[in-house]
Amino acid sequence: MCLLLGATGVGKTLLVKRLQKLSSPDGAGDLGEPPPTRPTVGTNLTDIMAQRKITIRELGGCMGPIWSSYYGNCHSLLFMMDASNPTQLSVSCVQLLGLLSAEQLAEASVLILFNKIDLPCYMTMEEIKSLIRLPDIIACAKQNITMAEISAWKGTGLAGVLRWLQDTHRTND
Ligand SMILES: Nc1nc2c(ncn2[C@@H]2O[C@H](COP(=O)(O)OP(=O)(O)OP(=O)(O)O)[C@@H](O)[C@H]2O)c(=O)[nH]1
Ligand SMILES: [Mg+2]
Repeated sequence: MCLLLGATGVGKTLLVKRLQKLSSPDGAGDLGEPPPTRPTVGTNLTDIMAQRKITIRELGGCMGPIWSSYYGNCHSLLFMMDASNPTQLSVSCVQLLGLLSAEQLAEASVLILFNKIDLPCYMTMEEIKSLIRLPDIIACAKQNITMAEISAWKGTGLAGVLRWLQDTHRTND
């Protein structure tokens, strides 16, 4: 099981829809127009066929206070931030710190996604890293942490996310 977490509106639902399309037999070509999404109230389970079946559980940002009840059985964690939204950065940072220090997630592989890099005023990965002191956070974390800049809207970087999921779930789910 892969958990997909992040503050409300960062783009989690759009990401899973895009990954599902990308991993489908006709997904190798054009991703097409981005499908509409609504705020996720509760949780949203999606199976991705990436060599093997990988189940992604998105938890809506509004579920933040009870995210921890879903930590059991989590093999990998996608944590998403909105790189175009500086006012949400501190919330995301606090969420990330909470996740990385959770005992049940100590063994999980973590991919931090900086989404919405198609928007004109997005913060680069280097800017975000220095703003929230990410290198220090990573140095103190037990998990294996990878980072990527993506646009769920345009499809930028999504093949890399799929590859990470495949590599991470090669032996386990
Ligand atoms: N420009 C741009 N918009 C995006 C991108 N990803 C998502 N969005 C838009 O951001 C809005 C919120 O996206 P959702 O996928 O519903 O966000 P979410 O993280 O699932 O939000 P919750 O379910 O409320 O936690 C939608 O209007 C998306 O179309 C992106 O990469 N670029
Ligand atoms: Mg959602």
